[in-house]
Amino acid sequence: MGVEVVVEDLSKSFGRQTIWQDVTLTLPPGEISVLLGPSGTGKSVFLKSLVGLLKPERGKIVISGTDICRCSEHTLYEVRRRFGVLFQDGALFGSMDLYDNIAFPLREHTKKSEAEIRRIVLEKMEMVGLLGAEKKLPGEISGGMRKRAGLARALVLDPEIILFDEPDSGLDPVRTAYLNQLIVDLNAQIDATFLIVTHDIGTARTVPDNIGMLFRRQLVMFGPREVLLTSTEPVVEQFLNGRRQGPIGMSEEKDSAQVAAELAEMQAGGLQDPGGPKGGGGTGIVPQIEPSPGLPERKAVQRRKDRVMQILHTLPPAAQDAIIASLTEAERARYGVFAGAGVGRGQAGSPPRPQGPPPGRPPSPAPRGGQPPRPGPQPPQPPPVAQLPEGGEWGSRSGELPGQGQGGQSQRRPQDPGQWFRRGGRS
Ligand SMILES: Nc1ncnc2c1ncn2[C@@H]1O[C@H](COP(=O)(O)OP(=O)(O)OP(=O)(O)O)[C@@H](O)[C@H]1O
Repeated sequence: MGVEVVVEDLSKSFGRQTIWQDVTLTLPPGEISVLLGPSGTGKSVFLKSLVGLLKPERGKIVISGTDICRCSEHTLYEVRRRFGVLFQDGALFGSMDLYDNIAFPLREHTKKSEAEIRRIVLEKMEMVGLLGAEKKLPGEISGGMRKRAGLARALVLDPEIILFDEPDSGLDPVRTAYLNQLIVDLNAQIDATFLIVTHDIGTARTVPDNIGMLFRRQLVMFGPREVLLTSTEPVVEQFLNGRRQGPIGMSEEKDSAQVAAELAEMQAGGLQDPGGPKGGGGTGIVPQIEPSPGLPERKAVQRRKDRVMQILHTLPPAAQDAIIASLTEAERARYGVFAGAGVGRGQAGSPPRPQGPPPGRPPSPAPRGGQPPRPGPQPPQPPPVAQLPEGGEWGSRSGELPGQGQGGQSQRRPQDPGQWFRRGGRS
């Protein structure tokens, strides 16, 4: 299973140019997260920092207890082997055929026999739909196939974390849709932690469990997809709708008077933006892509439900509503949120508010940098121990997440659940 990646107060500059500062977030194990942001906001720099190719000046990146900003070169090398990275162009060697390209990390980093290498290479090529293309050179295949080959190569060392740098760049919408399905299918099969940097709004709306956004050297938000997809934060709304009106300008930012005037005019219905974002925009919840028929369910889905229900009370109302509405009746009962039991906002059809915690159970802490808890009914708590899938209660001595008990690798959960939802920065 994938590992958790904990980023704390991370800051990166080049000389006097601050790229971003005080970035704090946690990539939950096995979940798919997307990082958005206007061009030049440092998304690629963030990916390179995660994999230890760039050294941030301040802060921590903790993976299985190791802070890779402070560890030895040898330890960093070991941690890096746990990553797979899909670079924008696949980063293939032009003179090698696809088979040799994909076999390269195995030949470089392991002592496996050629027979074993062959078995692994063909297995990964089959996973990405490239079986039969072993002898092709990168220059002889389409951009989509090159990305698939790059992905197969990223998979050969069985990574626990996979970073995707704009996997959809240069692809047409149909190829992008296939690649997005492939990403979800791979996650279902290997349960690794995925982080995708993209500009494609369709990808951002349909693939991830979590979305983050960088803007003006800050992480504006990071949290469950429902938070950003229902957000009224101007910069998030503008980006997800691909509009010209809003805080994001041609050269990154606009002056605040212009932003205010545009937003006022838009609210009055005066401004039209005939263009549309790549990948189709719009806010609101759209269904997440599910694994293809015949594949296992994504294990992260249940873990995420348990996790998100624990922080539900820290999320904005619209996100709470969307999350509760996505639960089945049985799940609502399990998590202690019942139809008609909450106060709601008095609107017909509005989803129920969560009920209070079971007696004796204190509410979870509010997130650092997050919104204050909503007044009124108390948040739901994780299911009683007897109902947890396995692995014990939150905060138990084992420190494991529900569902990660026996068999799986033990993962520390973040000490601060608020790192799973951050709202900060300026917009
Ligand atoms: N090695 C480096 N040395 C100096 N500056 C760098 C270096 N790498 C990146 N930068 C600068 O960091 C800033 C952020 O770059 P980055 O490529 O991470 O942005 P991005 O958000 O990924 O952009 P895009 O969406 O266009 O790919 C840019 O101003 C870039 O010039």
